[in-house]
Amino acid sequence: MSKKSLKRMPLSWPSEVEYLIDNTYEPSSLEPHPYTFPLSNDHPIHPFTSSPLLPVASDPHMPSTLVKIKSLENVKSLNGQTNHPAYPGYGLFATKDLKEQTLILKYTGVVTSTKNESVECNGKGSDYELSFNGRYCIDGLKKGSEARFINDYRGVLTKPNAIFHEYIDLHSGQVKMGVWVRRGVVKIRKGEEIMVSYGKSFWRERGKLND
Ligand SMILES: C[S@@+](CC[C@H](N)C(=O)[O-])C[C@H]1O[C@@H](n2cnc3c(N)ncnc32)[C@H](O)[C@@H]1O
Repeated sequence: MSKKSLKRMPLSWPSEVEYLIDNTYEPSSLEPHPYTFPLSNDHPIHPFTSSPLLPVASDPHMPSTLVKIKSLENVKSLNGQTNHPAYPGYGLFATKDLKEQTLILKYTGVVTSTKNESVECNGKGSDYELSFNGRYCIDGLKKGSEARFINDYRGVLTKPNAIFHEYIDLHSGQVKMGVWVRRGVVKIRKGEEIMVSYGKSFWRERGKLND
């Protein structure tokens, strides 16, 4: 058996998508130099400060034991009367209680340059793409992690319970995209869906928001 086929993957991982523990840069020359340690003492340890500096954190273990990918069949919308708005499809659910400000997992994917800094990634590429570290897009369509299954909170919760935010990995010095429990959310309970806000522009560009 090849080394590749021995790679550990999360349960319910789709066979057509490559599981990525770390980002791949295309072209590889795009990969920025890592931060070198020690960093200045100002770098915070979570993203919920007014500091413009990226927080520093240890890479979460992957595949993650904190989450599971689950079909949305039998999962209800906010009003409890209709199907989940992303049905048929999948979502990401907590397997344990997750406390406020926890770094849950990494969003990985193929990182490309935006070429034009005024261009936003959302809406220009796939439904699995977001902007990353100022001048990149990170796309989890064909390669990615469990985080690619995170749905938008609209129609399911009154507010998102998680956010995407970059951090500096304490070991490699590389900038990564993290999924964090949102500030003000005391905990995401075991069994709850992990949900972010994709932002209004994501829905507007797909003709699903009119304001
Ligand atoms: C990054 S994917 C999320 C994972 C996706 N549900 C799956 O099974 O692969 C983004 C896509 O999920 C769907 N989606 C996510 N949140 C949604 C919501 N609140 N309402 C409707 N569709 C949603 C939309 O089709 C969106 O383009």
